[in-house]
Amino acid sequence: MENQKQTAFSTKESWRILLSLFRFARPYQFLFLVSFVFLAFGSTIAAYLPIIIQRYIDTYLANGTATIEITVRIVIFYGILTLLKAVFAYAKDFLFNTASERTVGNIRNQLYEKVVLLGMRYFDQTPAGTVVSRVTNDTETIKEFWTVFLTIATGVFNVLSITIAMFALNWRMALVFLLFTPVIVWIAGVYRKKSTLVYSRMRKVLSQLNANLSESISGMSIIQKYNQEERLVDEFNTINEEYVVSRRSMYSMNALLLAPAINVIESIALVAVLLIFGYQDWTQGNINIGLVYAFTAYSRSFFQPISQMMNSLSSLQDGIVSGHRVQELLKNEELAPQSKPDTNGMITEGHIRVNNLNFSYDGSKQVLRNISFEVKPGETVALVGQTGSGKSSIINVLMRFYEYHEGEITIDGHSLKDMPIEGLRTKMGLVLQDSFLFYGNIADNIRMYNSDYTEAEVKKAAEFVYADEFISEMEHGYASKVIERGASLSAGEKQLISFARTILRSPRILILDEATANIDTETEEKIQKGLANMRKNRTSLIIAHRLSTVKDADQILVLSNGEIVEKGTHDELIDKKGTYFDMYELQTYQEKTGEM
Ligand SMILES: Nc1ncnc2c1ncn2[C@@H]1O[C@H](COP(=O)(O)OP(=O)(O)OP(=O)(O)O)[C@@H](O)[C@H]1O
Repeated sequence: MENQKQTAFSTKESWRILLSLFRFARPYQFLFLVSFVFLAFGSTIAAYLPIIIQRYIDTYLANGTATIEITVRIVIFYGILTLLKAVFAYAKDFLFNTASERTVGNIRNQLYEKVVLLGMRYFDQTPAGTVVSRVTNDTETIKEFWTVFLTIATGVFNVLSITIAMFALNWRMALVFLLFTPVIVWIAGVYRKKSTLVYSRMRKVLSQLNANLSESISGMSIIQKYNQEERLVDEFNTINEEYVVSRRSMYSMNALLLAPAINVIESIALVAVLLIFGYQDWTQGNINIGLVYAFTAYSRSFFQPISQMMNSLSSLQDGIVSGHRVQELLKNEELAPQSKPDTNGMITEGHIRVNNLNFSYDGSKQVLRNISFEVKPGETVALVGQTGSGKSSIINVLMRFYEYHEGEITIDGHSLKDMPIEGLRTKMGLVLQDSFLFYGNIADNIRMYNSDYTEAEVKKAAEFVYADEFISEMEHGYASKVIERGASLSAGEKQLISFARTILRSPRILILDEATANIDTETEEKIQKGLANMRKNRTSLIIAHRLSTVKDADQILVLSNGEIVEKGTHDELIDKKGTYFDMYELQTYQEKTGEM
C-alpha cells in the first residue's frame, strides 16, 4: 500500500526522488536549458556592473580626469547592460515557468492516466480525498519545487559569478568573504534540521485539517441529523489552533535563522573588508575608492542569494515528500484486472458457468468458497442471502472489477480471463442500486458520451424502460441538465435513466442489483415493467433482497458466509423447508405486518 505518512528521507533517497522529478522534465529539457543560458548571462552582467562603477571611480574620478563625454558613455553602457539584464531575467523566468508548468501538467496527466487504471482494491483502501490530493495538492507542491530549484540555481550562478568578479578585482578581499562561507553552511545545516521538524509538523496538522473537513462535508446530512455540529466545530477549532501554532513556530524559526543571521554575517564581512581597506590606507596611503564601492555592493549580492536559497530549503523538502507520494502512486501495482493479450473471446449467447470459484479481497479473508453454478442463455438466476453473504462479490468478480485466482468462470465457453474487458463489460449490462450520473445532460448520461448512439436510439432505449415519459415532461427534455451525481432527480428517475443506459448497449447478459428501496409505488411499477422488458430473451443474474420479486426465477442460489447452501426453483426451495424457506417466511410475515 502507498506509504503516505513518510515525510523524512535519507540523503540518498532524497537524491533518488529529486532525480525522478527531473526525469519528468525530460520532454522540456531544451526550454530549461535555454532559460539557464539566460540565467548565466544575467548573472554575469550583475557581477560585472559594480566593476564598471569601480573603474569609473578609480580611473577617472579619483584622478580628476572624468569628462562629461566619458561619464555619458559610461552611463549609457551601464544603462544598456542593466536593460539587457532585465530582458534576460524576464526571458529566463518566462521560459523556466513555461517548462515547469508543462512538466507539472505532464505529471498530473500521468497520475490521472494511472488512477483510471487502478483496481477497485486500491480505492477500497485509499480515501477519495487522498487520491484527489495526489493529483492536485502534490503536483502543486512539485510546481513550487521547480520555483525553488530556480531560486537555488539563480543563487548558485550569482554567488559563482560574484566570487569570480571579486577574485578578479582583489583576491585577498575575496578570500575574506569566502572565510565566512563555513559559518553560513553551518547555519544552513542547523536551519535544515530545525525546518524539517517544524515543516513536517505543519504538514501533518494541515492534512488532519483537510481530512476532518472532507469527512464532515461528505457526512453533512448525518452530522446535522444527529446534532453533531457543535462537537465537530470544537474538533475543527482544536486542529485549526494547532495549525496556527505550528505556523507561528515556522515564522519564528525563519525570523531568527534566515535573514537576520545572514544579515549579521554580511555586516561582519563588510566591516572586516572596510577595516582591511582602512588599514591599507593608513599604512600605504593608496586606497582605491572604487574597489571599496565594488566590494560593498558585492557583500549584498553575495549573501542575499544564500539567504534566499536557505529560505527555499523547506519547500525543497516539501517537493521531495510530494515527489515521493506521486512516485508511489505511479508505481502502484494494484491494477484493475487485465485480460490476456491477443484475446478475442466474445459473448454471443450469454451462457455463464462458474466452477469452484474461491475469492478474497485482501488475500486473507475468504469471501467466496467453492461457488459453482450455471446460467443458460435466456435464463434468470437469482442470488439471495443475508447481508455480507457474498452476493455482490460474485458480481464484482464476474464484471472483472476484482481479479480471481482460484476456480474458473466461462461465458459461452471462453474463460473470463480470455475476453477483452471492454467487450465483456459492453455485453454484460450492470445496473446497481446506486445509479451514478455524471455532470452533463440526460441524453449524455444515457449514451455515456458515446456519440455513435443517435438521438433516436437514445429515445428508443428510454421508451423501452419507461423512462421516456418523465424525461419528455421535463422542461428541456433529453437536454435537461444533470447536476452533480443527479442530485436534482429522484432515486427512481435515476434508476430508470441507468436502465436506459444499460439497454442502449443491447447487452446479452443483465446483472441487476435489485433496487427498489425508497421508491414510490408508481415509479416502482415503472421500474418493474422496465426490468421485465429488459430481461426478455436475456440471461439475467439478479441480486434479490425481496424474495417475492424472484419467485419466477429459473434458479435461486442461496448464499451464506460465501457458500451456496441451497439451489433450486422457488417451489423446490420452499418444499425443502431450509434456509430459503425461513427467509421467505420471515419476509412474508414482515411484509404483512409492515415491518420491512
Ligand atoms: N471491497 C471490499 N474489500 C474487502 N472486503 C469486502 C469488500 N466488499 C465486501 N467485502 C466483504 O466481503 C463479504 C461479502 O460482501 P458482499 O458485499 O459480497 O455481500 P452481500 O451479500 O452483497 O451483502 P449486501 O446484501 O449487504 O450487499 C463481507 O464480509 C464484506 O465485508
